[in-house]
Amino acid sequence: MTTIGIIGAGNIGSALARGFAQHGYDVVISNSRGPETLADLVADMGDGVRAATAQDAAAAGDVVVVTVPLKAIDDIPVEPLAGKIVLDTNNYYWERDGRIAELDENRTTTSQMLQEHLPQSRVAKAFNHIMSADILTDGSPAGTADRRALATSSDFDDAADLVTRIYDEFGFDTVNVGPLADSWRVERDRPAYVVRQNAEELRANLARAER
Ligand SMILES: NC(=O)C1=CN([C@@H]2O[C@H](COP(=O)(O)OP(=O)(O)OC[C@H]3O[C@@H](n4cnc5c(N)ncnc54)[C@H](OP(=O)(O)O)[C@@H]3O)[C@@H](O)[C@H]2O)C=CC1
Ligand SMILES: O=C(O)[C@@H]1CCC=N1
Repeated sequence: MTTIGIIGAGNIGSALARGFAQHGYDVVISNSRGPETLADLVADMGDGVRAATAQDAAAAGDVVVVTVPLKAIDDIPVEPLAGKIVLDTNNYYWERDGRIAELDENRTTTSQMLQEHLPQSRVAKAFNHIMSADILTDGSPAGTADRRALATSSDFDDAADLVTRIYDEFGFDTVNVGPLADSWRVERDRPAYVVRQNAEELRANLARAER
């Protein structure tokens, strides 16, 4: 049984917890305020989902999702994530996160920032350009005509391959953007951001992204 650790229990973290549980994973979910504040959230998700601290979710997960506001990534525990694949849903909202010069000046990407914070982990972008409400409703079986596609990006092939398998379980095709340095193509306000697109349309939207 694979355990998914989730750091962040908001719109995305809670949708992913429910989805992973539905697909048979064990889930350990966390937030900043402590597991007691998540009792109601996990109550109807079944025995496979439990609440914990971020440190415990990081330690318990075979694979860990980081889904917090970007301004909080320096708080993500480093040591328990060493050697693990980490899925990064984060986007940069300067209105929420404050101005980050490296991003404003196109010197890095949001996922490269998380990879730098977690040098011993293998970070892959996942679920960052789909509205949380669509994650559990827009999927369809493999082979469905016009199936919705989502992008991933990683410096590690096994991490991108894992996201591809997870997307398929949630009902989405995958387009691999390539290394994290190229993941700006799927960041906020680019053509591929939070629009419904099939794999061919997603490839086209990634190709016409500019920065
Ligand atoms: N909303 C959406 O549709 C989408 C959002 N995203 C991106 O995904 C990320 C999460 O978004 P969303 O779920 O909407 O955010 P929310 O604001 O709904 O939830 C954020 C969660 O992160 C937790 N958190 C904050 N700081 C810390 C910390 N230091 N340690 C542990 N947990 C912390 C919060 O816990 P607490 O409440 O206890 O502080 C909360 O559970 C963001 O980067 C966002 O831009 C990506 C795609 C779509
Ligand atoms: O990252 C976010 O918070 C936004 C909301 C819509 C899509 N992403």
